[in-house]
Amino acid sequence: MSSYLIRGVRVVGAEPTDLLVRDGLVVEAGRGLAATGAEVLEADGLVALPGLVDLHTHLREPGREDAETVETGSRAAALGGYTAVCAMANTSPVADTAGVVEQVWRLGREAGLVDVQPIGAVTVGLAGERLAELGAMATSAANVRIFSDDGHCVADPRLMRRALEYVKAFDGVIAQHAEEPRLTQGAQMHEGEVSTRLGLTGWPAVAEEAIIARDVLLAEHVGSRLHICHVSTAGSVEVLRHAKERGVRVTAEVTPHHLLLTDERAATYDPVFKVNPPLRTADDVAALRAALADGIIDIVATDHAPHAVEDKECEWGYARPGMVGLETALSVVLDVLGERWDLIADRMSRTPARIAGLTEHGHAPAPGAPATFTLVDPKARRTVDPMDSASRSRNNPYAGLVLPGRIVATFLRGVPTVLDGKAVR
Ligand SMILES: NC(=O)N[C@@H](CC(=O)O)C(=O)O
Repeated sequence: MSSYLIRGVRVVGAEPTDLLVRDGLVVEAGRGLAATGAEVLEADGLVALPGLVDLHTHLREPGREDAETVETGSRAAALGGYTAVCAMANTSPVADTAGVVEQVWRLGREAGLVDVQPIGAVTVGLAGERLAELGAMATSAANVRIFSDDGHCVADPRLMRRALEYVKAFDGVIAQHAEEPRLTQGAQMHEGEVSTRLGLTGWPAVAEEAIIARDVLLAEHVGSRLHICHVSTAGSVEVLRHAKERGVRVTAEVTPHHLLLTDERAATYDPVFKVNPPLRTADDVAALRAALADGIIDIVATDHAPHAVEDKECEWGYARPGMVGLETALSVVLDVLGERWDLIADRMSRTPARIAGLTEHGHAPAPGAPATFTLVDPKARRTVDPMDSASRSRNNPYAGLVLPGRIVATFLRGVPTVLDGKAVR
């Protein structure tokens, strides 16, 4: 294994330093380290963050390898500064058995670009009728700790209660896609002024807020861990604030797109802006940004949702919801929060690693820590080009936008997955 000397990098909260990486670890930090036998990386002006951790990625394998594979999604993740991603269960077949989660986990290991941690389905086939084999997935080689029917809400409160009770035994988490299905039938976008103007059926904020309110009460009753996927409304933030004040064991994520884009984009009728939950209003965006900064929302998760051209480039009503996000997440967050590096490290690495139980991730590069980090050039600006991507899909809502920040290098346990802004493999 090669060793690396990274010279003059800014580690969050400290003066620029050199880092010596050997045998998978950061072995030394300080100015003027000797480079005997090590490859030298000049990192003047670069910032070192702990490798980013995505709690919500759709890798599409097995089943839709035309849209993404574990390998292509892993490469996109590494290029985005990620060292671990949690793969959502809405594949085909659904990841609702030990066999499928082990397959995804094995494919992740073979690709070797990021740690791929499979998420298991809560219910068989995501059908919301009976619990999947949660225990078998937890004790499988994939060691599943997060369960989610994402794409679908676990709408039946009795089933939700049972799931929360079941995972309590091994400190697992249920990650809920909060959408009361009876309130979103036929929905195409956020219900509000813009949907009225465009004549599209609305997805009201209350459909999300009602499920979050119900589930934080269930989690409190059971004493279990609940995670809320892609929070999108100001009202949801208020429900979460109340729950956290009561000590409920709830965590929540927000996506980069919900931090930047609003429902006004739907006026283009370009289905690249169709997503679940939908883009909301400017007031929601402001509330989400504030909640992320004050910790009511714990983390940023991408909800990277690649789709094949035929599923996206069609009439709005027929298009699948979802947008890609792994390669732009850090830039969007930098744009939204500014250079608040400690906050960014916490919301995009430390806390998601803790929620997922990924103990090797989320550590700032320091002597003795795993050499699992990413180097960012904060001064670089780039124009987003959907064609310039390692993902198999092109449904990128930021096309043409100029965003700050560029990932220069990513290291996973001492091995570079990205160097000079390019994937190593
Ligand atoms: N977030 C999305 O808009 N899409 C997700 C699933 C879903 O939540 O509908 C997908 O898997 O494509």
